[in-house]
Amino acid sequence: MNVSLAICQEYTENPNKISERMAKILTVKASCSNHYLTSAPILSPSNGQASLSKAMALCSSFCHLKPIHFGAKSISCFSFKPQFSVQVKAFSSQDSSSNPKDMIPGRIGFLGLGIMGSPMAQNLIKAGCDVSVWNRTKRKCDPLISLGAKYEPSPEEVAASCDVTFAMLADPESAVDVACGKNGAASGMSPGKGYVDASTVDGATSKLISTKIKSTGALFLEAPVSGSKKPAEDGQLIFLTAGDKSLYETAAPLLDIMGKSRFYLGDVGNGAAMKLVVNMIMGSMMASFSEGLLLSEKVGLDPSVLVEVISQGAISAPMYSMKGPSMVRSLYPTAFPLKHQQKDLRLALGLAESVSQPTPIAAAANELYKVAKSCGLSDEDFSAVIEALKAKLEERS
Ligand SMILES: NC(=O)C1=CN([C@@H]2O[C@H](COP(=O)(O)OP(=O)(O)OC[C@H]3O[C@@H](n4cnc5c(N)ncnc54)[C@H](OP(=O)(O)O)[C@@H]3O)[C@@H](O)[C@H]2O)C=CC1
Ligand SMILES: O=CC(=O)O
Repeated sequence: MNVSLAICQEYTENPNKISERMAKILTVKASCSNHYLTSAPILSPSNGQASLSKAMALCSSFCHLKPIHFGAKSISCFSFKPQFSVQVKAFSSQDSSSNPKDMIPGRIGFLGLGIMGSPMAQNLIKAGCDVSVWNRTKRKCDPLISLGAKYEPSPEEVAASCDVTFAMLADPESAVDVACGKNGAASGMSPGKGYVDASTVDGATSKLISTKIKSTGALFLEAPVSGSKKPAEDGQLIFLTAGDKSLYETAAPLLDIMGKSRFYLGDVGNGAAMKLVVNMIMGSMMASFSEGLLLSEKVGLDPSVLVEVISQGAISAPMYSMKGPSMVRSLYPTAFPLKHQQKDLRLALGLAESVSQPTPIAAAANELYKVAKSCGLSDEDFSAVIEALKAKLEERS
């Protein structure tokens, strides 16, 4: 397979071998510092083409290289141990262009600069993309404007001035409002443009937005993400896309800047459904983890030790290791707002209802998140759901 290879590194010492724009994209993905890895033998000066096997052989000659994941199509990730790690991205020749720099669409719009939207847009800007932004609360645009983004006063004006516009909004209501409302993005759409909605919504909402966008002749892709604040900052999101395949292909280099992997799932609604199923599981896991932490404490165990025990066994999950230590200290710094987790459970239960699938565990978890919301915890991290259990205990005593 012929591939165009991108070596992610802090420094590109041979700028004539990799375009300046490409080097910026690579830098975003860099996870090594102060280490130089030559790219010269891999990338040919003319068009960056090389064979994958040649690249792998070359990479193996650098220290102790371990392929961690080798996607047949698009992403290869290698770990250089012990000092540093580097990602090697391989853009398959099946992608729309053999030259990665030509694959970046012209002007990019971004609507919705909350916990997720801000770092996602920031990564696009840092990668050298020409980005225009809009957010309901205008001051959240300021840090991005200072990084080089242009500001437009409405979603319509962003869409009108951009080739591909992304949206990352709170919920179905805001996603519809921003896409289809007065001065919404659809009013600025026309043939040749694309709208990529990364908000977590239900399939019916996504289809409604798709219909409105496509009625203008533009293309639509739903692209909710798995991964929270830190993965958004690190460009490590997982995109769950569905809709127009040609827009998926056009947007792929942008998704690769913001994420570590992408799935194309077919018709609009499938990306939304996948995201809701994942978050339904996540919400139940967190509720169950909360019960375990409190139970362990009640029977005289140290909940920190429980977190450690879990981390070493078959039920280990990054979520428990990341959130557990702060939950033990009753701290819930917001990465994924609790109100969004409850929204996702509510939407997942609706999805289950639509196909008569029993989901008693998720239904019980949803009730707990509702209690947490009524305790004023909506804007805390979703791990604050444990406080709802504490509140229930207090009620009983
Ligand atoms: N945080 C996370 O870990 C993850 C979140 N998600 C999903 O991504 C989406 C965004 O999440 P996140 O960034 O955390 O959420 P935030 O609450 O931080 O941001 C929500 C964004 O939506 C905007 N918004 C809300 N209501 C309206 C409205 N009526 N009209 C216009 N804009 C509106 C907000 O604008 P304003 O600034 O004016 O309030 C803000 O830009 C959600 O669907 C969430 O479920 C997905 C994966 C992970
Ligand atoms: O939707 C939240 C996430 O972490 O994914």
